[in-house]
Amino acid sequence: MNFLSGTEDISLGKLRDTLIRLEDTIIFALIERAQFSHNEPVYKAGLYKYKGCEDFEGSFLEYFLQESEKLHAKVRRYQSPDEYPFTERHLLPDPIIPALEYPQILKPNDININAKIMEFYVKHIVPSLCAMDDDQNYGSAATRDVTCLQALSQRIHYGKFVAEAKFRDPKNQPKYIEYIKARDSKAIEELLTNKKVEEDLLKRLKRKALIYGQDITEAGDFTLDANLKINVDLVVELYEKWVIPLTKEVEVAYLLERLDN
Ligand SMILES: O=C(O)C(=O)C[C@]1(C(=O)O)C=C[C@@H](O)C=C1
Repeated sequence: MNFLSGTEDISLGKLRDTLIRLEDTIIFALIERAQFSHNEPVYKAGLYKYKGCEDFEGSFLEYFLQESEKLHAKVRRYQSPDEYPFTERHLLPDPIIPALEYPQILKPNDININAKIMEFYVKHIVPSLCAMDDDQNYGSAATRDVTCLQALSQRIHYGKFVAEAKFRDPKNQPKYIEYIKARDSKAIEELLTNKKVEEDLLKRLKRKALIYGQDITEAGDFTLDANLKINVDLVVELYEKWVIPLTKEVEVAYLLERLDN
């Protein structure tokens, strides 16, 4: 979302449009990663000593992600209200260009569940998405991983904006306030859940993965079902098991803090 347009619209409809667009981003990022093997050493902690960074104890992916985020921080990526770094903020440099004035849409909060995103991505997504092999393309794999992780993180943390929009709806606000005061996470989650939206999303996602995963020839033929570039069921499972539940977790966490300041 362009937060600098001066006409920021955080209606639920607009936010859902952004979530739909991010489906494309995530599917294409996964297709890019799927062309390389699993490459297990990329995820093994302590395998390498990085020149100039000998104390770093994480995996090659974590090293690459941290160094990428340092560069991105310099161009003020993490000042944008919808961008959350995996690296602890105190390890990131200040921007080298002047700060921007963002509208204050969200209540101030420190919610960041990137550690969970990293865990399910490395443990469950990469091994199911890629051939369980080692093709030595560690740099290529890690660059694609960074793109996938950043897209997933942005999508999941968008839950904060969705929660804010839901809280602002005068129809439901009294209920939210009641449940927040009672610290009733379950009731908050039930109130913000929209099963129909979730079902429609999963159907759309499956169709998209099926279409985007095909080779499209200049003659206009589709190669339906033959050599799909991505496991369609895995994309659906990714959303069903992790993306939607974690978005809701962010929404609930944000709402629990909504009345604090
Ligand atoms: O669109 C919403 O209302 C959201 O809260 C987002 C989302 C999702 O993650 O896609 C999460 C919870 C709802 O049940 C439906 C969809």
